[in-house]
Amino acid sequence: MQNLYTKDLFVVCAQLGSKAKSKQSWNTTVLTSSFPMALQERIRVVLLACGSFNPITNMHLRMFELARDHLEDTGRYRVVKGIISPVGDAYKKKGLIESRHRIEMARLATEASSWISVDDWESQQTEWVETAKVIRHHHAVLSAAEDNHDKVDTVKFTKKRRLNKESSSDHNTSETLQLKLLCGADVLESFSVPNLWKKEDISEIVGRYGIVCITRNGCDAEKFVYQSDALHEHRKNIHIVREWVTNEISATHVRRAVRRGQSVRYLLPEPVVHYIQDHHLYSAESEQKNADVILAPLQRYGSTNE
Ligand SMILES: Nc1ncnc2c1ncn2[C@@H]1O[C@H](COP(=O)(O)OP(=O)(O)OP(=O)(O)O)[C@@H](O)[C@H]1O
Ligand SMILES: NC(=O)c1ccc[n+]([C@@H]2O[C@H](COP(=O)(O)O)[C@@H](O)[C@H]2O)c1
Ligand SMILES: [Zn+2]
Repeated sequence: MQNLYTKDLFVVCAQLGSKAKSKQSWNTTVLTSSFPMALQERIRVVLLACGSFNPITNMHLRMFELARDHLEDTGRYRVVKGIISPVGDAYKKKGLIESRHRIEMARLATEASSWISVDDWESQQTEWVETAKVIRHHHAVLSAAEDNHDKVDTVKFTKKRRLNKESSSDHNTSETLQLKLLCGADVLESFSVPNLWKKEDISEIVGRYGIVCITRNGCDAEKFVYQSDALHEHRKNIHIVREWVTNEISATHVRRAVRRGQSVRYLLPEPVVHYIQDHHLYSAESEQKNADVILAPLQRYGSTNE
């Protein structure tokens, strides 16, 4: 309801703006003060999805499209880029095949997208990297790119950005480019698993950057946010996207079907189906990989409550 209202306001506002220009009969004070800042400049957003992508499925790609529609419907954001960051092999999840294959499949899957790409920085690290660190890395890369752009920017634009930065102390609202973590509701719910996430990492992710969470059958993301003090505090930074056309494709299901010799066509992008066949991926043997190893975050933070 609120989204529609904001969107309607946006349309009406644009119409009013053009009438005002042509007829000179509108009160410009009303036009500039009563309509959202978003009209002048929407906040640009980059979405970052971290996960195993073992293998990448159509639902992983749908997540990006759903999140972009949702954010842009608010009238406040413009989603400019999507990044897929497959986890490194040191994550030690059961059945996790080598990252070079997962990266290659993700690359094939995103070839047709004009805005989603794959980044292998995380998977190239020798140790498993906390998600907060991965976000920090991408934030630094994006900020450096923005700064370079500033140099070639017009003076007017640079000044405006500087003013924006100076006029607010809140990290998120002062930035015209934001990086947000994109995930499914199961990842959000995993925040409460003992020894899996550090409290300060969760606060940093939701407080400093923000999350876009796609609902998944069996997970009640809204209730989870309501019940967690840490998440509730930053609820404005948590965008829950309801997937009405529920789609329970999971990589686990895909791996199971492949090792049983069943078809996985139309669950994955066609080039990914061929890649799996050509490289004989996902056997009973590969599913046993890391079976007797503790997941990296549990190892790092202690496995007493496992
Ligand atoms: N069907 C889905 N609906 C919503 N989110 C999804 C769905 N499938 C995957 N995701 C999200 O995609 C991201 C990457 O997930 P991941 O690589 O674990 O895929 P998965 O299908 O859950 O795999 P697995 O079955 O191996 O756990 C996570 O944030 C996860 O929540
Ligand atoms: N403490 C942390 O930062 C933490 C803990 C567990 C999982 N994760 C990340 O969440 C993602 C989960 O992926 P899976 O759902 O495939 O296990 C991975 O990218 C993993 O690195 C991060
Ligand atoms: Zn998963």
